[in-house]
Amino acid sequence: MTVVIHDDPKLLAEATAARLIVRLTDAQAERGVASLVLTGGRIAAQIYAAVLASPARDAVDWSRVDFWWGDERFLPSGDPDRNETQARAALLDGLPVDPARVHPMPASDGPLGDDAPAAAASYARELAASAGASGGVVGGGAAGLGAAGAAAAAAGAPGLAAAGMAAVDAAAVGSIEPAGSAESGGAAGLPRFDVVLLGVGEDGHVASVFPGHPVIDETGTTASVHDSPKPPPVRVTLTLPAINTAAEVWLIAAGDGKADAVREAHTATPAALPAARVRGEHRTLWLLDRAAAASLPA
Ligand SMILES: O=C(O)[C@H](O)[C@@H](O)[C@H](O)[C@H](O)COP(=O)(O)O
Repeated sequence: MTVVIHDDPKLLAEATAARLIVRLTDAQAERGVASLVLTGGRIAAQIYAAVLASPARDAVDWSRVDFWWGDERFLPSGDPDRNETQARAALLDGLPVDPARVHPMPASDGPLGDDAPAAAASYARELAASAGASGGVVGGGAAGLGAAGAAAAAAGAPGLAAAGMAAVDAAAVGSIEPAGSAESGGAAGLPRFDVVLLGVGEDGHVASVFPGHPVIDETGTTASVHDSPKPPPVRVTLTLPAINTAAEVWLIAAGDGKADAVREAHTATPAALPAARVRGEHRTLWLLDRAAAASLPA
């Protein structure tokens, strides 16, 4: 794990944009294509704007980048609060992307209707289809089930395990609907992710995985969240195990409101915060401004 501290949010955004352009360029030199998981939030918007403004941006062949989302606010298509809307306006609309390689999470007014679990399951299928196409990371068996389904499998309850649902203790803090379902075959598949971008919340959440919420223990690839402490309440998210298949995970935080979460993520044992529980296969980068890093031990 590496921690990089920049003087202020502007420099953090510009340096992260430069780093991202180089990483995607390198991925394309190695494999011909690159894959990026986008995040939402304020610092993400600044990074996207900095990518667009960078003179080096055309080093990347944007038509050969797959764009995925780490989480989405489950709102109608085009809603300004959707992470997709933000990313399109700040980044994608200004780049020569291949629309077929842009994979937004479903909207609440799409063909699946206002059914967040179905949206999460649908995104899991889209990921799995891409995994098949790209020969990416493919999980199977219990790994494709919800935590409850995996536990049930271990306990010899195949019916429940096959459905990959129920039995998550929704009474704990909130509720989730794991997306591993009989319909998606219960097998998880993920494409290779070169970089997963993650904004870090004041409470230490990443994507829509919130501390103390049962979604933190979900072991499928995607899940829906129905009572998010950060508005809006209904969301779709990649799970921690899905994020942790990425080659590189970049956690990004700016401002003194993030200082406590950043400190706790680096010091608390056992690691409880979602931000403390993500790891890239090859690299985990914390990209901070001075204010967010202010409470880190020297
Ligand atoms: O949908 C969301 O709300 C985001 O994906 C969320 O995980 C965000 O990245 C963090 O909350 C940080 O957001 P800020 O940079 O705005 O603090």
